[in-house]
Formats: sequence, C-alpha cells, structure tokens
Amino acid sequence: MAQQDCCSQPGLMLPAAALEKMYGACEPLIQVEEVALEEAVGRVLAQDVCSAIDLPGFDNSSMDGYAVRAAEVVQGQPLAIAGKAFAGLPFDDDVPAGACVRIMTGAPLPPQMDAIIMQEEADAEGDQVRFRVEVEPGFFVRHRGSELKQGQQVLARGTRIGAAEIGVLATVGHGRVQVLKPLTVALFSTGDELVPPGQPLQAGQIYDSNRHALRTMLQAMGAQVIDLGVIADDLEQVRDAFRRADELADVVVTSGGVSVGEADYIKVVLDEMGKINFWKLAIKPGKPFAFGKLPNSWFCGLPGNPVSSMVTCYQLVQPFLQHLGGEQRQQALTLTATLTDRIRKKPGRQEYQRGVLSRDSDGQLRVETTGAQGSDMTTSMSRANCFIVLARDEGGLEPGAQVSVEPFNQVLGGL
Ligand SMILES: Nc1nc2c(c(=O)[nH]1)N[C@H]1C(S)=C(S)[C@@H](COP(=O)(O)OP(=O)(O)OC[C@H]3O[C@@H](n4cnc5c(N)ncnc54)[C@H](O)[C@@H]3O)O[C@H]1N2
Ligand code: MOO
Repeated sequence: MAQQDCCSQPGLMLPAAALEKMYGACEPLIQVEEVALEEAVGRVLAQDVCSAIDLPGFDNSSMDGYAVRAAEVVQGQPLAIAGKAFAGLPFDDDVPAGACVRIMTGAPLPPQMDAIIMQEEADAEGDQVRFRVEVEPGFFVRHRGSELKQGQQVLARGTRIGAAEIGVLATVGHGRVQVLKPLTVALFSTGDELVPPGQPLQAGQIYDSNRHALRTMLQAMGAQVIDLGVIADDLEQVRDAFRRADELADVVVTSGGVSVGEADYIKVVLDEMGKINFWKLAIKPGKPFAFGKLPNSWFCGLPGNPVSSMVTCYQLVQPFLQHLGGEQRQQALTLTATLTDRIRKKPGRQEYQRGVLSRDSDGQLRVETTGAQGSDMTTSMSRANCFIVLARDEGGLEPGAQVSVEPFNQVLGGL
C-alpha cells in the first residue's frame, strides 16, 4: 500500500461533491437589464433568442458568376446575358428563355433561375457567355431558410455572449439584448507579510500576488470586483473587512488565513458572523478551501498559497459564480494524453498538477508537468496550459502512463 499524502484526511469531500453542495446551497440571483449589442460581449443572455426571420431570408448566390436555368445549360453553347444582380440590388425582371443573369455573391436569385455557375467556369464575350460545365438545379444556391426558419431558437438563456454570439444576434437583427446583471464580488487578501507590487520589500515580506491574479480571474468571468486590498492579520481588521464586504457584494472571496496557523482569523470571524458549509477538501493544491454563508452574501475562502488560490478559484469559485449568476456552465473538456515525465503523488487527495499539453510528431497528445509542483510556485501556472488531473486514490506515475488532462479555459489563457 502506497504511503498516504501527509495532508490527506479521511472523509474530506472531492471537488465535484463540494460543487454540488455549493450549487445546492443557493438559488441563482437573477436580475435582468437590457444593453445595446455593442455592450453585450462578456455578458450572459437573460432570454432565449429566436430568429424573427428565415436565414437566409431569400434564395441567393454563394458565388460570383451566372444565374442560369440548369436545364438550359449545354457545355460550350452560348446563353444571352439578360442583366446583372448585385447583393442589395436584385434583378427582378423576367429572364427570357435561353438567357442568364450575371450575379454576385449574396445577390438574390433572379426569378425562374435555379442554379449558379462560377465565373471561373464561364467565358463571357460581349452580351453572351459560354460555360465549361453543366449544372443541376441548386448548384451554389443558398436557399431561403436553409440555415434556420423564422421562430427557431438560435441562442439559449444563460449563454455567455462572445464574438460568435454577437454575430448571431446581429444576423437575426437584435440591436439590443436582455442580459443578466453581473455578480458583485468583494475580494481581499489577508497577511501581515503582504506588500503591493511596486513597493520595496522588507525582510520577510512578499508581494501580494493572489489578489491580482484572483481579481483578473473573477473579472474575466464578468464579475464586478470590489477590491478591498490587503487586510492585516488582526482580528478586528478582518472583522471589519468582512462587514464591509458583506454589505457590498453578492460573494466575498478572500485569500489566505484559512489553514490552522495562529494568525488565521478568517474562521474565527466566519464563526461569529455566518455559517460554514464546509472547510477543507480532498484536493491538492487547495485543501483548506472554505465555503459558507454571511448575512447577505456567500463566502469563498481561498488558501494563501498562490497556486492553491488560483486552482480553487478555477475549479470551485468560477463554476459557483456561473451557477449563482445564472450562466449555463459547459462541462470542462477532458482529454487523455500520454505522460512524458514522472509524476510524484501520494494517494489521499485529487491533484491538479500543472502540465504542458502538446502533440508529438505522430499527432498523439502528450503532456509533461511544468516540473516542481509546489503550491507557492506561481510560474507553474503561467508555464502550463492544462491541469493534469490525478484521482484521489492514485499514486505516482511513470512516463508512458495515460493521464486525464483538462485544458485551461480562456480565463487562464487556454489552448
Ligand atoms: N499545520 C498545517 N499547516 C498548513 C496546512 C495544514 O493542513 N496544517 N495546510 C497547508 C496548506 S495545504 C495550505 S494551502 C496553506 C494555506 O494556508 P492559509 O490559507 O492559512 O494561508 P497563509 O498561511 O495566509 O499563507 C500561506 C502561504 O501563502 C502566502 N500568501 C498568502 N497570501 C498571499 C498573497 N496574497 N499573495 C502571495 N502569497 C501569499 C503566505 O505568505 C504563505 O507562504 O497552509 C498550509 N499550512
Ligand atoms: O493544498 Mo495546499 O493548497 O497543498 O498548498
């Protein structure tokens, strides 16, 4: 039997079970507002969106060329050119038998015409054209309603609006859109040793990196972040910070002070002010993650170790915010890849080791760790493009093992 992880504790929940608890604890906070399309990117749809029009709205050409009656086309035989059709400038006249219409991409198909011949297959001379091919009805015609019919749903409530969704909304003619109001998240770091980046360090001090990384991750989720700065390891100051945060925000996120040290006041204040749902998970890094309820808000207490705070933000806080904010969450994509280096692990906690996923010369997925996996090593996150997810009961692994890999999402600058 492999030696157990020093920090594992029997009975601790896995991240998936913790998330179920977090989802089950709260109903989504749904508040709707309407914004112009220009302001909708990054927001979450509050409505199902149906198309008020067929798409395409009319039969049209997908090529520059000639609109013809397919049955009239004989290779090498001339057809008269009856006129020209442009996108936005249709040719609506009757086309005499034995004639065709010069047509541009996107132009409505003239009446009685049923196919398009690309101009590369045509030889025009004066007001006549000969074709080097024969065609069947429908060639290069985009038919009305072939993408979708009027009334059909194009986007679902809860969808985060990115460039593709903006394109769809514009395509179906929405100049304004109903979106969910963003969640407000209050954020602070705790620790006497923390100094804002840009200032000189005294002995024993370190820079407060977590607040900056976490603020970035939360903002990238669309949350409105209220940054309350660094709070000293002092019971009264931690208390005051919690009071302010709880007044201002839907969710309070803290960094540090959640383990068992003598200056870890978060638990003391949470016991006074609120209710702890759970504290500590079978996860590495991030074991001391805490979740609970304050009088007006939800509380996520992240461990102070920088990688632990980012991993728990990614795996727990971000999905929780999506649930609370009414956003549809896509299941994280997991892939199987061949491990190319050795992994050290003891059974006891589900681990999220940082990895670099790539393809070998045969196109097979392979992954290597970013090297040492200390919870304090922020560069292990910046050098990675994925998590290597290792099950709780698993031990170390040798090169060649098949491992489960979770590519980073866009919030972490994913693949
Ligand atoms: N006796 C035990 N000690 C520890 C345990 C344990 O179970 N028993 N758990 C360890 C684990 S796992 C973690 S993770 C950390 C979490 O501790 P805290 O959340 O209480 O965090 P701190 O003690 O405040 O700090 C830990 C570490 O991270 C640095 N830090 C803190 N805040 C920041 C920040 N904003 N930016 C950059 N770095 C930060 C801090 O200086 C410490 O080095 O506890 C273990 N200990
Ligand atoms: O879980 Mo701690 O997060 O190992 O460093």
